[in-house]
Amino acid sequence: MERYRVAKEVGDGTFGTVWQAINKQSGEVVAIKKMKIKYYSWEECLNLREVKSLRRLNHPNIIKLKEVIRENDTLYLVFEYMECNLYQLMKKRGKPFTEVEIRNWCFQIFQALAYMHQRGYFHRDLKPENILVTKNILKIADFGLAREASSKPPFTEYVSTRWYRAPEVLLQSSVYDFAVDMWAMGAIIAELFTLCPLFPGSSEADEIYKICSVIGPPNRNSWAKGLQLADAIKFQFPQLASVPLSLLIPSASQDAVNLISSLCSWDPSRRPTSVEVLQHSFFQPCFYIPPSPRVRLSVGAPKTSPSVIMKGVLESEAARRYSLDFLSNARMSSNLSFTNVNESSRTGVQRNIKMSHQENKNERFDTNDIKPYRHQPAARNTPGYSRMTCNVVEKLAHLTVSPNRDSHIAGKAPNLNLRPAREPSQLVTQPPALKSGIWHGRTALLGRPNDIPAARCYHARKVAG
Ligand SMILES: Nc1ncnc2c1ncn2[C@@H]1O[C@H](COP(=O)(O)OP(=O)(O)OP(=O)(O)O)[C@@H](O)[C@H]1O
Repeated sequence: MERYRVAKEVGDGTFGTVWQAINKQSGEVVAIKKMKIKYYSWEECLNLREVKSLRRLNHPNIIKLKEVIRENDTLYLVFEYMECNLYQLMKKRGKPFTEVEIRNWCFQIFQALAYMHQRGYFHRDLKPENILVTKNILKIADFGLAREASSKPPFTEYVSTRWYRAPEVLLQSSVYDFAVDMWAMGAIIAELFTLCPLFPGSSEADEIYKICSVIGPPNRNSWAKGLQLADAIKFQFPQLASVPLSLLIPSASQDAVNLISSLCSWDPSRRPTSVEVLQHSFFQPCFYIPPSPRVRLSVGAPKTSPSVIMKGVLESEAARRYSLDFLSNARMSSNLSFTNVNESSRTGVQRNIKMSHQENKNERFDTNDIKPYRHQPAARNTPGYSRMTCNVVEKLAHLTVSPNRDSHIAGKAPNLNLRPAREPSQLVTQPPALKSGIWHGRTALLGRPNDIPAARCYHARKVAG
């Protein structure tokens, strides 16, 4: 760790404190996550979900893990540095984002999701705080809950931050899959438009209440399995009328509303996959250029990472075709390098660390927890903003409906009704085994220090559990 000079704290999560630091030798700016619990062996470190998954994932829109350092039983994860997270971006925003911005950002995230889902990983904790931003480049971070789809259910842990938690997880299904990430993305896209969380539940039961108040309760047709899950825990869905998403998100186009609506389908099997989403008409203006083999395999960092350009640049129908072949064909590069250093002396008593990530997310399902709405609409960026009181349903009363917008009379957009086969693909290249104290990731794929602006002040928000 003496190779780094710590500059300032940029984040404090459940599992680690994140610092901006500078590599004394190269001048490179990095983010160092100091884990809050002790690690008494390398095995424990390498078994961490965050380490295991990130060592295998190499995508321009997934945060790069550069090094793993264990010193005096403290574990440090060294990442490429990003300017801020999506929540901070929304919070400081004075006016709504444009649909073009939202489209561009979400396209990047769905590309990353398509990449990882195809490789058999799902994130399970997507939320604005876990999407990092530098300039117009977005990267998914915090793989602490990431799971390999090939790992065996039942998944008994509570996962993900409540406001973005999929109904099947809320209803304690022991089996779930990539579709939990798609639900979270529906909620995140809506929030990008309104700057307010779509389902800001104050407990798990209240979370379902909030969902019902937007999309209405499920029925035998829309999600028979959900009724069974609810029965099993003796939960009754509140019988609330749905509200057309186009009313809740008046600034969104019908394409955007349709996409959000399909992502926020009760039934996980009716949510589109990330690959299908990339082909949704909302993303029609986007053009995907797969990274060239040279960029993917070489040590040179692409100067502008996301491979998205807008339609104006390449207008032709042929050019608009998505190059998604890479999803099935790409082979991860394994240009990982390893440095032999002496492992720090083992100190302290050996103990078992359960990485169930449960500590803060172990809430009980209690219908008494349902909180009646308080009518206190507030934009995310207003002073004294509290996300608990900021809700698009509450804001409905304040909507000015434009008579010109089709979406206002369209009612609830139909679901895409896509029923994808969610076959996790084989994991590709195994990273080489760790030899000793420090693991170096793909260092050369990082941006130059000059490209990295100073971190913004971190404003934590806890809605887990
Ligand atoms: N690579 C990075 N560059 C800049 N800031 C970062 C980076 N990684 C994390 N952060 C900041 O630190 C915060 C916490 O990081 P992270 O989510 O990885 O920690 P955590 O302990 O796993 O959090 P959680 O409570 O969500 O599980 C992020 O929301 C982000 O603001």
